[in-house]
Amino acid sequence: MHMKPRPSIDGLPPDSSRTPGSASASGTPSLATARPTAGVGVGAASGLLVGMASREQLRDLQVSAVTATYKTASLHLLVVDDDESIRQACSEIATQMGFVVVSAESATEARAILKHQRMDMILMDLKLPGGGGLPLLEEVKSLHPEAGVVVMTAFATVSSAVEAMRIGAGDYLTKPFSLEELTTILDRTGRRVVFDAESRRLREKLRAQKGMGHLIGSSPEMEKLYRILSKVAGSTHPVMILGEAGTGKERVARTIHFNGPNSTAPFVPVDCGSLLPALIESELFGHVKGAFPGAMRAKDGLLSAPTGGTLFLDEIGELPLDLQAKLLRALQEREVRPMGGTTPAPITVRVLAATNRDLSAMVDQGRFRRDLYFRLNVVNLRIPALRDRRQDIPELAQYVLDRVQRETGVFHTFSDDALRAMTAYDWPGNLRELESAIERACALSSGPVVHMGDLPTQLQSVALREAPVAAAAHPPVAGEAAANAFAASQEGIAAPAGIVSIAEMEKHAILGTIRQLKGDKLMAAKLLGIGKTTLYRKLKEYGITEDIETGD
Ligand SMILES: Nc1ncnc2c1ncn2[C@@H]1O[C@H](COP(=O)(O)OP(=O)(O)OP(=O)(O)O)[C@@H](O)[C@H]1O
Repeated sequence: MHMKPRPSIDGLPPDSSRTPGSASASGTPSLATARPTAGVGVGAASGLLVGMASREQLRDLQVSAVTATYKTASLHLLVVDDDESIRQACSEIATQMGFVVVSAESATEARAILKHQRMDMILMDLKLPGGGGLPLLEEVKSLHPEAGVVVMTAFATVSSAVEAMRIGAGDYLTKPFSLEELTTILDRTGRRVVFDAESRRLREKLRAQKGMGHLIGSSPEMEKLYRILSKVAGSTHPVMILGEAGTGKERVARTIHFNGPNSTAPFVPVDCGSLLPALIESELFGHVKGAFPGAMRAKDGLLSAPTGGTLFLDEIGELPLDLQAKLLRALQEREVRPMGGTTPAPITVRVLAATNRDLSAMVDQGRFRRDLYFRLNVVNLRIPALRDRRQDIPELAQYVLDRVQRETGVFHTFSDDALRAMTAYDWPGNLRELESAIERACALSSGPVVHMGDLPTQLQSVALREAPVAAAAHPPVAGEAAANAFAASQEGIAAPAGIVSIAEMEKHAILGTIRQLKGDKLMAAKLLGIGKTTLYRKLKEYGITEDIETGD
């Protein structure tokens, strides 16, 4: 076993005795000056340089405040250092923080452990026997990309720390480091690992919820949305959901709700655009008995519903300015005043809002309150239009088809041309338009296969216009390709794959005959049953040159 000489981690000779509190040679804060990190309950020995603290001092540490997160999460930490004193000190401190610690004294030993045990975090020296730290780090990052890695490095080798960060280390500690630095970095890395794991879990859950009324689509645009969604779902902050009509704003709001802390409480959508202002006010804020004619009894507002949950304010841009002011006040004060009443009630729900309007333009025009805009816009999610994520269309279309089948009991499938038409179309009405086009096509189709002809006419004409794109995905045989291209140039439109125009057939007949007759056009005209002038006119029309005429 290779062992480095006894530590000089703080710049002092290996066995020099050090009293707690003395400053390190490299300027690391002394015990007297080091302050415990906020939120990290490091006790009296917080300024000790790691590797120099006695076992008793380590035992005395009160690092319990940082442990809560890890105790429940039971994060596994691998400490790799060939310097025994550092390895032991780091292991003991991390154990006190609540990590489940395993240690290794070489890269070889670390590799053997990593083969059999999953590690959430690795604290490793970069100078290691058994192949060095950087190759080990590379292996760790390719095998366990989610592991949080902190590298330890001597001051003289900071450049390798930079390289380590490039490879994927999340943080580094320059030796000598204090206890406080170690606990802070372990704490930060641990939190990050727990947060990333939770956000990964939610993302997976969102993906796995396919077909259960949740979100369909795996385009990069949707993946980006899922990443943000998984982060916002866990909190209770307001979220502003932006997107064109029919892109799925309400569905996204429901997904946030059902993956958030209030998922068992109700999700209540309110369409601010379709209710009368007085009605919205009483719905949102509630009223006392007699607040207006017909208010026979007091009613809780949705913002202060005793059940809690999520209130989804759809079309928030339509909210009248006076109600915008009232909503802002309520959100700021976290309490609402019911209509006709003076006693405030606390807000109990999470507020999500959505709009397909350009709210920031409305703010500039004075039609939406800037302060409310900022309050609701803590996080904003922009849902891409369907035309900006065309690769999701086949999956979404199939999803709708499956739903129709569940509802009607009739099996349907799409023909290739119908799928191509749907993918080529721009869908100004987004998913809602897609749903109704497919429902209609299923109703119209005469058999189990939904053809392009069953789709709304606007889709069919776009499909014809876009045929070269579609044909490229399903190329016709060589002769057809030429024929289609020719027809396109003649008519200004492209023929769909597999269809050969009459003009193209005629051109083929003329060309073939002239070639067989080695360029004898007179004979060719005779055999084709047309006059010589007609033949010349057609040759000109089709742009057939002398070369082609005798070209073989
Ligand atoms: N990612 C998705 N996966 C599957 N279905 C979806 C998805 N997004 C939306 N839908 C469906 O598309 C339709 C329109 O969605 P939704 O009502 O959420 O859109 P919206 O943006 O809120 O519309 P509007 O602006 O008109 O209020 C709904 O039937 C919804 O279930």
